[in-house]
Parts: sequence; structure tokens; C-alpha cells
Amino acid sequence: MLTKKHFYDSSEINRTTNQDYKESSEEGSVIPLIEGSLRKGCPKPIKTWAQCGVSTKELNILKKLGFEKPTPIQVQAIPAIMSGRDLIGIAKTGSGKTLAFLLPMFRHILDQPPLEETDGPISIIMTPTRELCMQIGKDIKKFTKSLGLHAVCVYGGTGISEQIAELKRGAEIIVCTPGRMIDMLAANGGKVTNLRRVTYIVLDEADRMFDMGFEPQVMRIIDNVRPDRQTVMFSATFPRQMEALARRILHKPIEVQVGGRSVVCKDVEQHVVIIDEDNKFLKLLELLGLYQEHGSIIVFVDKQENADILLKELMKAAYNCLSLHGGIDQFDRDSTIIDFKSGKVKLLIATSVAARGLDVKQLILVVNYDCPNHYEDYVHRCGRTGRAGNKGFAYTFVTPEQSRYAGDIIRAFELASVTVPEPLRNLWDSYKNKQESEGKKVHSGGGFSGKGFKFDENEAAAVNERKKFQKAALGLADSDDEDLEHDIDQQIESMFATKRTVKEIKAPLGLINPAAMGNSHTAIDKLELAKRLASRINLSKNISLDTKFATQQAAESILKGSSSQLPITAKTVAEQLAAKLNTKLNYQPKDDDERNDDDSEQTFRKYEEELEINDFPQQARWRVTSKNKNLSIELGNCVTIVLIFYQHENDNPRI
Ligand SMILES: Nc1ncnc2c1ncn2[C@@H]1O[C@H](COP(=O)(O)OP(=O)(O)OP(=O)(O)O)[C@@H](O)[C@H]1O
Repeated sequence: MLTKKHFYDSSEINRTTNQDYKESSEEGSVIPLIEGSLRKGCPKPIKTWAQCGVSTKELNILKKLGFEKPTPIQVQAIPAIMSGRDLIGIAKTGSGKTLAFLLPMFRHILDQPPLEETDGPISIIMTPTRELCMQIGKDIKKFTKSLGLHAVCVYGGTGISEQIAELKRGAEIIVCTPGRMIDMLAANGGKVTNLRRVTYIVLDEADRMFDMGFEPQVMRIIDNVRPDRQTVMFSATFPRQMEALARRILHKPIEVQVGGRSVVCKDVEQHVVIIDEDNKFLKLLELLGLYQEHGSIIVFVDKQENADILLKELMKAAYNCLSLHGGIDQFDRDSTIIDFKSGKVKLLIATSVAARGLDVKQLILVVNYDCPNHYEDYVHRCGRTGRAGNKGFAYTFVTPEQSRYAGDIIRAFELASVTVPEPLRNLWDSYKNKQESEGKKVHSGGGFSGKGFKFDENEAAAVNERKKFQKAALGLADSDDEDLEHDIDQQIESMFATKRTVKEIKAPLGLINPAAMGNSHTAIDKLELAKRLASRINLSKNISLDTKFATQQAAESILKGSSSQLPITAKTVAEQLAAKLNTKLNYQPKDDDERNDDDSEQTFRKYEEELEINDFPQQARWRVTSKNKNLSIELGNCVTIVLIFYQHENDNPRI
């Protein structure tokens, strides 16, 4: 089947010169096309919605949304995509990139024959985070009903069955994170969905997807889509290093760049506060006092635990707030986003999982409570405010110990043509001088590969990439799990921080209640703990390791991608985690023979442990805190735990 991709034909527009366009756009900040691309037949920019061939139905929706005219990225990208070309679109945060790929997508889909019973989608939009996936899904749904189209969001962390049911009903559009999309393609032997009809692919925040090590997943999907597809990529930041990758995916792309390549939006007023760690909280309270009444506020921290700590402190200070990070289960994450976007809660504490794409009306202030550690993260975090022409403010706290990050912030100020504050420059200069006096070379800025300084960083980055890829291959990571490595360590630490006792008890075997006592099999050794941990991690992703492995294998057979998948099982994962624990604890595990010897003795060990249940899956928490007498909870393939609920510390158990 031939696919029509060229929908752009306007003689009126063809008479417009680039000069006309530049004059009508914002202060000459538009670099319409890459050098020479006009010669390659790129269409001229549009000025009105009608000129890009949107239907009356779409015009009505745009009117209802209050979008009077296209934004600078839309004026150039829409006709370029509608002319059938692949495209890289780079424009500042909050400039309307989503609509720039949605409108041509609707036109493209509506020109295709309708879906038949076993057909998969016509368009796939891939995003790096689940939150962004959800948001784009919502933007699409503003149009789909009146256009008679269907869209499904496919992302990890939530039940797969509902998504499967939606897909089976048929959808022209899938918005997804790449990991879950591969699971979905493999589900039920490939009967749930397929890539046969895909002819339009969008990679939103493409640089982030590649940076997070999800290139293999993205490529596995793309390589299995027909080669005459149309592919477009969008982001506010696009480090040069990503270009080679982009060009592998795109066919003779047009590059549309509005404003700088990776620049903080001019509508964001940037501030830096050089401050000691101990004074940060007071400064935050001061900022909240100043800005809270003017709109919503997002406070970025670097780690999940810091988000939780800050949340508690702010709640103590009587602020109604929520936190968002990768350690929170997806159901809670979704409802947090809904409450924050609707303005029900006006203060959000988040890790960088919320840095990209999140579009919240009336968001007035971003506070980088923990200084971001790479340039692109800084640009995207600041870009949560100052959107769609509104004014916003961004404050970044930098402690004297974080002087190494000052170079990136200076770069952000300079690229946005803002005067660099003297204290920030002094901080950077003193850092540079110190490094240079030690004979180390310092570069300022440099995107993902440079973080304001470079020693052996390239090597470190390569190792990091490998680790991320391994985690993805192990099924331990989804595309938004940037905190996962820290998460695993944190979970290991917290497991060993729990209060536990192991008592030796001599008793006849028949008197031992296996539910309440542990024999030497259930006296949990490090391997068992690691297995539980592996199960918990995968439970929180709603998928067991074995299932994950099976789906990955199935994916391999369905997708023709790399066939050299490692034979990884739940056991391998558990053993790897156990080895990690053992190294940490300097523990030498006993081998099986020794354990069997112990079994022959009639001495039993009673194992008691107080567990923090807050990070258990929602269903488990509910069962523990309900008065249900049957409290056996299956936490994985191999461990059953009986929990006793104490309302207060001194109460009798409620079992
Ligand atoms: N033509 C338009 N006129 C007015 N508002 C618009 C227009 N197009 C989009 N918007 C609004 O601008 C806001 C930002 O749009 P969008 O989320 O697409 O930005 P973005 O460029 O993708 O930002 P980011 O890089 O942060 O993801 C949204 O609230 C959107 O509804």
C-alpha cells in the first residue's frame, strides 16, 4: 500500500518570502531552516491555521482552545511535516511543539484507509516519561472525538490488561514509552497490536530518550516499521552528539530551529542563590511566601528520599503539597499529576522525572532546591514555567560545594542573553582556579557528555550507559526510571535498616507454626532478601521477572531486532542483587550443603522484622491496614510474609 505524505499545497504561501516571515515572527529569533534546505524543497512557513489545511472541525477546536494563530515552531514545522519530509524540530520549552506534530499527524491518518480488525496503529508517538505520555494522550483526546479517531496511552507501571483491551478495540494512535511498547508488541504472541500499518512516528524529547539508554528499544521499534514511514523528532534541547543518531533514523530531515538550540526560554526570569545547605529550607519558605499566591510552584530535588524529606518538612510548615518521583507507584503518580495540573494542589516536590514536557497552566515558579547536574536538565526544569507566552521565575540553589555545576548555569544565562550574577561567576572562577592548580583541565558546559568539568568523564559516561542498558535488558528499568540505580541501593539500605531479631528456639517440629516462625530455610539469608527485592521491584512495575523475560524473548522473536538476548532469569537477577548485598556487608554466604546440615538439627530460628510498608504495592498496603484476618501477602514468587497490623506502637496487634 502506498502512503501519501504530501498534503501541503498553497500557492498563497509559496509567494511568501522568508523575509516576510521573519518580519512577522518574534524579533528575528527564527532560524527557519538548516543551510541549503530551501533548495531541498522545504515549504515556506504558514501564518494562519487555515493555510496549513486543517479541517473545519480542527479549526473549531483550536478556536475553542483559544489558539488564535500558530506559534513560531508551528508556523515552520507544520508545513514542513505536511510536505511529507522527516523533521528535527528544536524550540524552547512551552512553545507549542506538541501541536506542531499533532496537526500534521491527524491529516496524515485521516488520509489513510480506515483500520481493519487486526490492524495496529497508523501513528506512534514515543516519549521518555510516563507523565509526558499521559499529557500528550490528553492533548490528542481534545481532537480525536470530533475527528472520529482513537488514541491509546501505553506506558509502564500500570496494569497492562486495560491497555490491551483498549488496543484490541482498535486505535489509530499509540502514545507510548518504548519499554512498555515492546512488551505490548510481544503480548499474546503479537496479537494485541502490531507495526504493520505504522507510517508516522514521533519521537518527543528524543534526546532524553537516547540519553537514558533507550536507544536499543527505540531502534527495535523503528527498524520494524516500513522504511517509507515519516519520522519526526522534537525537543527543546538537542546536543550535537545526538545528531548522528538522529540521522540514522531520519531520512533527509529538515531541521527547524526556533531560537537557540538548547536555551532557557526568555520568558523565564533566571535567578541563582549561592547558599549553604542548612539555609536552603528557610530560603525556600521565603520564596513560597513571595510566589505561592501568584500560581503553582514546582521544587526540584535530586533524589527520591530528598523529595520525601522535603515534603514532610513543608507539610509541617502547613503547606499543602505532593511529591512526584520514580519510587511512587504509578497510580499515585498519575493522581498527583492530575491534582497538580488542575490546581487542586499548588506545590509539587519532584525529581527530574517531572522536568520534561509537564505543562501546568499558572505555574509561576520553579525552584531548583538541589542544583541540576547537567545543562539540559537545567533548561527543561526551568522550562516548566514561562510557557505559552506567560512570565515565570526560576531560582537555583547552589551550595559552595556544588561549584562544579556553576559553569553550566553561567552558560544558560549567557545563551539566554542574561547578565551572569557576580557571585555565580566568582564561584565558578574559584572552582576553575582550584582545579587548574591541581593540574586538571576544566571546560564549562557541554551537554550530556560534559557537566561543567571533564576529567575521565567520557569513560564514566560510557560505563553509565552500559549500566543503564544492562538494567533495561534485565527488565529492571522502564524509560522513566532515572533514579533506579539509587533506588536499588536505597531499598537495600532500608531493608537492612529495619528492626529485626533472630532467636534460636528449640522446639519439636510439630509445634512450630510455619506462618509465624522461620526454620533455617525461612531464616532469610541474603539471597532470599535479594529475591524479594527483585520481586518487589518488578511487582511495582506490575510484571514478574519471568514474565518480563518471557515477553522480552517473545519480543525478540516478533521483532527482528538483535537476537543476542542474554539468558536472564529471575534467579540471575536475584543472584546479582545478592552478590551486591554480600559485597556491601562483607558477608560470605553458606553453600547449599552447609545449609542442609543445619536442617537436620531441631533448632529453629524465629525471625522477626519490622517492615516499612509505605513502598509496598497499593493492594498490599490496603490489606495490611485493613482488619482482614487473613494477612498472608504474596510478595513475589518465593516469599510469603505474614504481617501484623499495629495501629499505634503500644497497641495489641489487630490480628
Ligand atoms: N498556537 C498556540 N497558541 C496558544 N497556545 C498554544 C498554541 N499551541 C500550543 N499552545 C499551548 O502552549 C503550551 C505549551 O505547549 P507544549 O506543551 O506543546 O510545549 P512544548 O514546546 O512541547 O514544551 P516542552 O519543551 O516543555 O515540552 C500548552 O499549554 C499548549 O496548550
